[in-house]
Amino acid sequence: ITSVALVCGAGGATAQSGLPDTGSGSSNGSSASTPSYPKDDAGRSLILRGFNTASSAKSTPDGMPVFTEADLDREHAAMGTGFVRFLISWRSVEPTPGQYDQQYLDRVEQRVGWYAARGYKVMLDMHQDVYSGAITTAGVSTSNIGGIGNGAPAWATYTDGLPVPPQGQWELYYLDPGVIRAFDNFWNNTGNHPELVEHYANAWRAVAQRFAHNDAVVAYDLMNEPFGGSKQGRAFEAGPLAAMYQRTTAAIRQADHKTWVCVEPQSVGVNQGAPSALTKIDDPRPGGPRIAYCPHLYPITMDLGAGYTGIARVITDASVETWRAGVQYTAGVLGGVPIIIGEFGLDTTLPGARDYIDHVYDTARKIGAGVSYWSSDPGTWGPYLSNGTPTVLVDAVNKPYPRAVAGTPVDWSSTTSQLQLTYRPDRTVGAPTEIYLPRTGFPGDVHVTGAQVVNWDRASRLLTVQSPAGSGTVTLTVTPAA
Ligand SMILES: CN(C)c1ccc(C(=O)NC[C@H]2N[C@H](CO)[C@@H](O)[C@@H]2O)cc1
Repeated sequence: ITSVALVCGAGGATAQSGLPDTGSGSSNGSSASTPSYPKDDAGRSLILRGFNTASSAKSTPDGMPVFTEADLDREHAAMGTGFVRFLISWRSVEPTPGQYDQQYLDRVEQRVGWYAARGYKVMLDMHQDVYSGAITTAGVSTSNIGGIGNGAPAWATYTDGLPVPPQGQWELYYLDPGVIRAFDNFWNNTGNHPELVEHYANAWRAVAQRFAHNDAVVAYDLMNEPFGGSKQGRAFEAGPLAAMYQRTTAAIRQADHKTWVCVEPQSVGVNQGAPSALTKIDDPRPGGPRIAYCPHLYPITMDLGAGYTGIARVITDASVETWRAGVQYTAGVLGGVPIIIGEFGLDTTLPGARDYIDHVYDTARKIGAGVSYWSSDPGTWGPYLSNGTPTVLVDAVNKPYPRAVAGTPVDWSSTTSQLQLTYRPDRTVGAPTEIYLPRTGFPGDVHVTGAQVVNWDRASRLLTVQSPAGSGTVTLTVTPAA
């Protein structure tokens, strides 16, 4: 290991900012030219890279994903992830009104422990799709699982007897009258169920009471892909959605002042690049807000299976650029908050899939966003097929990246065998900056300029470095030792 400390004085070399102006002025310390980041308990800026784990949790009786500790070891060894968007469900948290299932939360806490033992950070995602697993084409079941959707418990599912005709594609169930009514009752668009959002907020408070002091849990994603029923766009996002977020944030803060509260826009249109009308959510926590913006990215061209080549690639790139601008705008509206891309994904066998994946991760890097890929489930969308064969995703994800920075990242970039990071050190942070380096590009010792090496753990692939004394920005570069 060799390291040469290059001290940048106050007027030291100005780091080129590879990040576009987010236009996000903010109340929480991020400047217009650099994004803000979630922090770990040591105060380090977190650059989150991981998977959604897992879709299988939507329908299991115990609410757990079909995912073992050995699966996590395989993921960690192969890709160096350090983050998970872990799916939980309202039907599991509150199976009967006002009764919270502590055995379910025990199971969640056990899985969180798997991740914590490997240095991961966890976002808990209160997942729903098409509202509830109690919705069937024959009416509302007493069972919380096995129906069309997932998420809400049967007791909170009111279709008011409206029809739910069979659909050839699951997405089209959102347009069925019974499904729209179930959402309209949840949001109290009907005026008949003001109690449901109250229950939802209190269910989140029960989760927060369990994880308020768990250092691995850094974020709560309040609702997956919200759908407004008969209210769409601004009428929904600036109305009942923002109101639920505000109510739920207040309930969480009664139990937990630490964890970031993540808010998503409506999925319809915004997943594909349309602007969101979400309005600012106030966070009463002492010490300043900890709100994050957690959009999903699914360009229509990719969903239509066009692949990422030719004109489809050109259209997709335009969609991603429009999506990026809209995401940075809304993050600014929310107060210059951190961005975590809660989902993006595709069929990895499509032509150009690897290039698309690289493009999304590069876009996330430029805007300082965390990423959780959809999803870790076996199959052509995920990192492994059902028989364990790796897809192109494994190599695409397994890249050098800074995981935790003792200051504010200004710019970073990496290739297979080099990582460069420019950041403004925060001298109040006692923990070192942590960088993941895959074996492929770094088979042996490393050479570091711009910082002092604290440790290079070739088993965990983690390099920790201390920034040199002095003020201003620091640029460090890591390459394999000659
Ligand atoms: C009509 N509506 C409201 C709709 C349609 C399609 C999606 C979707 O594909 N979402 C992308 C992925 N996200 C979920 C899990 O959160 C996955 O099942 C989808 O593939 C969402 C909403």
